[in-house]
Amino acid sequence: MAAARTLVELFYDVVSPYSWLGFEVLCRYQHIWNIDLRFRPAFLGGIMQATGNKPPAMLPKRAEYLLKDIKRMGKYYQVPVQISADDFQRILGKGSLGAMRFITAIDMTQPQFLEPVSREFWIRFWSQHEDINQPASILAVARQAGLSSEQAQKLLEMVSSPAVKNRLKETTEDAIKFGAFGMPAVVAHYNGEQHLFFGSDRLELLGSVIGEKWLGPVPSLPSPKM
Ligand SMILES: N[C@@H](CCC(=O)N[C@@H](CS)C(=O)NCC(=O)O)C(=O)O
Repeated sequence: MAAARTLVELFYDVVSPYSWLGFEVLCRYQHIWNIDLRFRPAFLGGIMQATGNKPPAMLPKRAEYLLKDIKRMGKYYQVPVQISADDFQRILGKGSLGAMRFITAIDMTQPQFLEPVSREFWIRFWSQHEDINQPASILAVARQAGLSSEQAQKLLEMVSSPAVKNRLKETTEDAIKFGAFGMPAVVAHYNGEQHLFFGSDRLELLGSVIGEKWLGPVPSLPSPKM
C-alpha cells in the first residue's frame, strides 16, 4: 500500500522575498516528495501585528546583511529576486493588502491559478520593482498569469467583499494558531503532529522530519516511468 501523502501548508505573502524562495522550492519538491502542497495566502502585516514582531530590516545592521543574504539566496535557489536598499522602504510603505486580497479571491474561486498568479505578483514586485496594489497593476498580473480580462475583472470586484476580507483574516489567524511569527511559515502534518518551520532555509529540515530526501534547492525531476 502506498504511504499516505504528507500535507504541507505554505503560508506566504508576496511582500516577502523569502516567501518567494520557499514557494519556488516547494513547487519543485511537490513533484518529487510524497506531499500534498497547500498554498495558504496570508497577510504578513497581520502576523507581525498580532505577534508583536517587526520587519527584520528595521534593524539597520540586519538590513545590510539581508541585502546580501537575499541576493545570494536568490542566486543559489535560482529565483530572480532583485533587491536594493530602497526595497525596504517600499515594503513598509504600501505593503501588500491589495495583492493578497486578490490572491485570496483566486484561492476561493480559481485555485488552479493560485500558483501562477502568486508567482507573477512576486515577479512584478521583486524582479520588476513595480506596484502590486493598484487595480491596473493587479489586472496586468492576472493577464500575465493567463486569466482572461473578464475573469480578472470579476475577481477584482470581489476584492473588497467581506467574504474575501474575512478569508484572508482567517488564513492569517490560522498561521498564527500554528505558531507563525513571520514568513514563509510551513506547516507539515506528519504522524498525527503539526510541525511548524520558519524560513525558506528550513526546507531541508522539513524533508528530514517527514522522511524525504533533500536534493538541494534546484532538484532535477525524476525521469518519467517507461
Ligand atoms: N532565514 C529565513 C528568513 C525569513 C525572513 O526573514 N522572513 C521575513 C519576511 S521576508 C520575516 O517574516 N521575518 C520575521 C523574523 O525574522 O522574525 C529564510 O531564509 O527564509
